[in-house]
Amino acid sequence: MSVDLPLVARGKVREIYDAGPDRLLLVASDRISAYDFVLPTPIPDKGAVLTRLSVWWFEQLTPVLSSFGATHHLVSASDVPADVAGRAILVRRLEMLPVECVARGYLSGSGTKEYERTGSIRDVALPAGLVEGSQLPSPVFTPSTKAEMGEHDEPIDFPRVISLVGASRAEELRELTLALYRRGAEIAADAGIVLADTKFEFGAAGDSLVLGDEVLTPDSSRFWPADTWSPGAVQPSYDKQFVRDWLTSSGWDRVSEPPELPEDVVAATRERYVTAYERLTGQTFA
Ligand SMILES: N#Cc1c(N)ncnc1-c1cnn(CCN2CCOCC2)c1
Repeated sequence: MSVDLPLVARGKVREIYDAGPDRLLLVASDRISAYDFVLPTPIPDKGAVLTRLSVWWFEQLTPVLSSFGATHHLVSASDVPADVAGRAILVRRLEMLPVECVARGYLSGSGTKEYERTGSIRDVALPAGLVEGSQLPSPVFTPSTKAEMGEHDEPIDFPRVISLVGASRAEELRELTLALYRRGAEIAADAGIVLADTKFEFGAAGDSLVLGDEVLTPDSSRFWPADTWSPGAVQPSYDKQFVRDWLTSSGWDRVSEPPELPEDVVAATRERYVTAYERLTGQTFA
């Protein structure tokens, strides 16, 4: 694969290229990460499935964005280089805001640790008795700062968001993030998927917010199968559980480079991505 454009940024599973003064090309690879490692074995069609899913979500979320006077950055999913057709989108170049806008509807990961320590998540006090996987009384905005490549994002509180983007925009980011999460969770629930949490990135165009990055994919969100949701333990990941279980069973030490995945795990994982797309969108991936 070659994209004859200057590389702007390379993440674990995606690249961003310079496509002109007001355009960027976002390319999703078939790479998969687990336990903070990029695995050596690609998942065929993962990049295409997640790109098509993002494009579909941009359309589904447009009414919510419009109600806030906001838009999204997607320009085209077809006007892209042939080598990356189907797994790349042409987007508007934005002034990205330095805040990772995370919405949590369920207690998980670092959220559980914060709750166990403080009885709350950021400035939101929570009822006693919640456990890993519990649904929160209402979704919570848990922003973080964007970390350098390979580092973990740093949790920040709302006053810090205000210091970064101003009070009015901070409030707008919180309310829009929660509104987008609620709509996404509603649609996901109809597809038998729990949207436990998700991360949005926004840019600014004049006074308006613009939704950027990828949206509501299994890479930017925690997707859990609704039919096995059972608070009290770490929930199985909708898309990565086969990979996680195999890596654990393989004896990998989670420090050295991870091993290649067996074909059956690759095939089962690809199927999970395709099934998630087809259930959410009602469209066949093929
Ligand atoms: N989207 C977008 C976008 C845009 N539409 N305009 C200008 N810049 C960007 C852009 C540049 N870097 N990123 C972060 C990308 N994330 C980093 C962490 O890892 C996940 C990806 C966003």
